[in-house]
Amino acid sequence: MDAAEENELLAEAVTPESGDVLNKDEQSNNGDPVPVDVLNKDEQSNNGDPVPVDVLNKDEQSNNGDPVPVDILNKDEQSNNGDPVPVDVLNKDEQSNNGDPVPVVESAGQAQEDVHTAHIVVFGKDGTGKSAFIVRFLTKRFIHEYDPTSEDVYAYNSQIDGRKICLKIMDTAGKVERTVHKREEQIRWGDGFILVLSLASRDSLKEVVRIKEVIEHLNESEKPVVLVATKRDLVHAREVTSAEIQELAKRWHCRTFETAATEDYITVAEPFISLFKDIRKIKEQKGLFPTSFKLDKDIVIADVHKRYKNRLLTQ
Ligand SMILES: Nc1nc2c(ncn2[C@@H]2O[C@H](COP(=O)(O)OP(=O)(O)OP(=O)(O)O)[C@@H](O)[C@H]2O)c(=O)[nH]1
Repeated sequence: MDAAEENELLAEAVTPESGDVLNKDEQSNNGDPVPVDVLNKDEQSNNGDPVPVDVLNKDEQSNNGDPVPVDILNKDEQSNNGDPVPVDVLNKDEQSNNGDPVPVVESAGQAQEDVHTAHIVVFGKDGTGKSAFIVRFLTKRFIHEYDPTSEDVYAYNSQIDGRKICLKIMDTAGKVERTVHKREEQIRWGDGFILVLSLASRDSLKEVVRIKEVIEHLNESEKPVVLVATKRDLVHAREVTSAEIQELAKRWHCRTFETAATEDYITVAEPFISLFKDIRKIKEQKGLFPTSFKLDKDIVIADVHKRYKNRLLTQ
């Protein structure tokens, strides 16, 4: 892609479009779904109406110059009084014939057909920045999170390449509850893994090696992995070199990304999308896509805004 095309893409990226979303719980009189903004039942406006959530993507470029098919734009930020406001995520690749974005179906708690569902588990030593990385992806905002995670599963609904997707993202404990049995359960649950290390911690590099060994020991190496190195911004505290990370990636035949949840959104989103595509390839080969899904007790984006209400920092 040349510089002119790149500029054009970036110009498009700052003018997100709005999109309608179908909610199956909202039915017209003739039984068809009513095209409204995605309704998130957990988010209620003051008058009790559901708060709309739009989801769109745009194109971007990855570090190696390849187009990144998805980017997630969150047009809305926090309202002046600090309350969460609707989240918009646009998919520019998905256009209806008249140019409008294609609706995304989101229906909490109900079985849903024709959705590509993928379970992504995020592993890494405590304090590497897993929660900050995940919340950055979901909300485009950085959190200063000091509370250790036990285990959370987030649901992220969007569209990629013309298909509805639901990513279920598990944030694991770096330290607490890290029993062998727990880790095995998490590995079995996952369709693919994001192994997170901190560029400012050699120990975190050793930890991802250990986790990869457990994955292999459980004969789950067929499941794709991406290696993510966080805290790129802490240049003076750096303890791991890019060459070491590349070496691991070569050994594991996986992609690697260096990022900082404090400063960058694109390099945070890339690993999720890249991993999803690897998972999709494998599942399609096995005839496992599309799938139905349930949100169960997953945390949806609106819940993330609620939970981190006072800790979501504006970029
Ligand atoms: N400078 C910098 N700090 C970060 C970055 N990502 C996370 N942090 C900080 O690192 C600390 C740990 O982040 P968490 O997201 O809680 O780490 P975690 O891996 O989820 O930790 P556990 O839940 O204990 O496993 C927090 O103080 C974050 O603010 C980053 O990219 N740059």
